[in-house]
Amino acid sequence: MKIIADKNIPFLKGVGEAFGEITYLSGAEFTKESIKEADTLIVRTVTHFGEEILDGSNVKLICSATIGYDHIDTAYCDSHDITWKNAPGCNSGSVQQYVASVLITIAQKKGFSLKDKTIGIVGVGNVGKKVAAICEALGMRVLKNDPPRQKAEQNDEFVSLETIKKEADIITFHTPLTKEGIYKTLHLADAVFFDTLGKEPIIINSARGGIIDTEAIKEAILNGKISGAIIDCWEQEPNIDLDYLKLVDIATPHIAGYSADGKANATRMSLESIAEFWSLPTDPIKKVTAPAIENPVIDYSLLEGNKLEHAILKTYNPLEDYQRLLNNPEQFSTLRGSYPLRREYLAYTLKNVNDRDSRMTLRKLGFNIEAI
Ligand SMILES: NC(=O)c1ccc[n+]([C@@H]2O[C@H](COP(=O)([O-])OP(=O)(O)OC[C@H]3O[C@@H](n4cnc5c(N)ncnc54)[C@H](O)[C@@H]3O)[C@@H](O)[C@H]2O)c1
Ligand SMILES: O=C(O)[C@H](O)[C@H](O)COP(=O)(O)O
Repeated sequence: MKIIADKNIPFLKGVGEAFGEITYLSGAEFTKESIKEADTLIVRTVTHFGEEILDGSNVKLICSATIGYDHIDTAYCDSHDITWKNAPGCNSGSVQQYVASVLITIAQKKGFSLKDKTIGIVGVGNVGKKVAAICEALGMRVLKNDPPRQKAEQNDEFVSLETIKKEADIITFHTPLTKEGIYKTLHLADAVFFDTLGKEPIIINSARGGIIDTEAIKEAILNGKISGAIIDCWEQEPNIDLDYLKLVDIATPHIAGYSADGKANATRMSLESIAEFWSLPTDPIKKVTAPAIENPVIDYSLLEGNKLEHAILKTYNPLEDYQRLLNNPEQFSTLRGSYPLRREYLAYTLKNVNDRDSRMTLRKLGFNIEAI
């Protein structure tokens, strides 16, 4: 079997070869010509897969080593007998870690306590659920908005977007990017959205750039309709709007999902999809693992102030990513391609956690707790 894979998919080289003959290309090198003989593609979000590239090809299976699949023309694939797979939930823990760390950082910067704040979560799927859990652990009041789930589940877990706009001090988006239908999210946060906010919330976008209208949010920042912005996903990536970059409080190059754990999960899930589709053994997939970090033990008793917040920041400090992007905004893609090792909570062991409630909370978040 001929496989073509994006060369920036971590932990694939040396394992994927067990499933077929693999050629590695950069995102830009995926062209109609280069992929036409392939049976299977393993891809990322940086390349669009529709008629323009798939027409006349041999491709039977596309696996995206990502949660999002707005870069795949699913209607075209479905009508041309091309099976497509994403990796649902693969890096949801990574985005949870990102959102927790940016919340703690912005609270420190602006001098408020998260415990006094209400957060509105728009889109409560794999990522939104984990974000809700960590915000509750941080003591925040959490409002959830998810009209498709509300309709399907018919319970009172959810509130309207209007309620979030009225009551939330922070609004974070976790929906897919959809361009049509009643639940369309393209420019969900547009000029009208910003003009009709009840408070002056901080906005977080670690979902997809197109969910927020760039011109509208720039105007909202400049006119004080919102009191801050934390942006990981941008319209027109990698050529992001540099004026927008300068206006936001924390800016990162679409790396919320870039923990090594998330990347390993994505690679594993893509290979599982290949094994299932082509009826191949799954044994080699066990080799896909995230590397260990150098200092995985944190002494909880030595952390000062809010220990939970400090433990979270020890695993991921977003200001390093922010500084790298500020220094080199034109290197957006390179910064993503050479992302440093980041591990999620499960790679860390906390010692000297003396009270029972903290032990329970930290364990729920995934940390290992050393016995006392
Ligand atoms: N920045 C990153 O690195 C990164 C990493 C992972 C995921 N993502 C993005 O995060 C988003 C969420 O991922 P996920 O895994 O949670 O997806 P998911 O499909 O599990 O959940 C999305 C939720 O959004 C809800 N939804 C759909 N339309 C909505 C609307 N109009 N209003 C409110 N809710 C709506 C759905 O019902 C669903 O529950 C996706 O856009 C994904 O591409 C980004
Ligand atoms: O959809 C996802 O999983 C995330 O946006 C992910 O971070 C994208 O990863 P990339 O396409 O850059 O490999």
